[in-house]
Amino acid sequence: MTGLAVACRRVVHIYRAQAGDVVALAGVDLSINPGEMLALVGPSGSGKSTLVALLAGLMRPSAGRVNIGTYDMGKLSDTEISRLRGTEIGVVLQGAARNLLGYASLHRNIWLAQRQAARTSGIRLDDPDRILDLVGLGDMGRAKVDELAPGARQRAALAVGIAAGPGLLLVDEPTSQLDVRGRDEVLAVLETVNRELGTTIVVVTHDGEVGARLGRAVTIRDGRVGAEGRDGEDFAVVAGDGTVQLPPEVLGAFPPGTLFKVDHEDGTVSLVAGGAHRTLTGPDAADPPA
Ligand SMILES: Nc1ncnc2c1ncn2[C@@H]1O[C@H](COP(=O)(O)OP(=O)(O)OP(=O)(O)O)[C@@H](O)[C@H]1O
Repeated sequence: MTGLAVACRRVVHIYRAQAGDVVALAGVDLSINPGEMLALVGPSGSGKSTLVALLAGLMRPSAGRVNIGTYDMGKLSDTEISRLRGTEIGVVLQGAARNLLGYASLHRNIWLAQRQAARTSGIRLDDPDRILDLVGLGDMGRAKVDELAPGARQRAALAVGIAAGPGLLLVDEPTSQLDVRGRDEVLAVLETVNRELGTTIVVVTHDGEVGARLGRAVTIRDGRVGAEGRDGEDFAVVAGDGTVQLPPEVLGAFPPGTLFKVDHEDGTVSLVAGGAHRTLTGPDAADPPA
């Protein structure tokens, strides 16, 4: 399976709670190319996990559209969505243990994760030992999950996430409980999986280093896509309704209520506030290099 594209168009998600409705996503527009790696970053409560849950089909958007490959996630039945999660979409939840049977061997965990795909015609599954090789646990197939160190356990969770050969892998906070070495090993695994299998990978993270290493880091702020970093450069993003959120360091430099003059010349848009002048986008900014 090659990488799946992701397209979110004006995605809104509202939680109906007793204390009142919570607008977790307020119009997210986001496109991810097949085979791309991307980090979702942003403050606590900004909507990252909600967005990933919608991509995984664990919830449906209140409004807007979520497309994964050719699938419109809002229109699929529960059965179709659960088939997708066992085959084309891999999900690794936060906390390795939630993805694994602790008392069972790695081979058994991978077998369980492949079970649904094995029943689906047309899917050729990788050998469990090849999957374990990819996550750096090649000779550990017989080991029980409970015997593994935290870093190895997280990589085992990734092995389970890719066991069915998904085109999209969604990973929630894979490095939050690891030391620097464990984090680097997890990042190396994500890079290997992306390179060898072509899997599209979306990682929710609080760790700026993870965002920087993945090349593309999309900031979610107040339920919207805010700034985006690509290869060390910051970009502002125009949302479907025309709103633009500024990169954090620009926001920090200008207090709320600052008036910007918009200069638009030869395809270059500049925002000018007082004496400060900052060019935010250039002629090809709508599609900056991946
Ligand atoms: N089940 C729920 N019921 C009501 N409100 C919820 C529910 N889940 C999340 N929220 C609210 O939705 C908003 C977005 O939450 P979400 O968990 O998506 O953010 P997040 O960026 O992933 O945060 P964190 O980094 O802390 O996990 C928050 O205001 C949160 O309190």
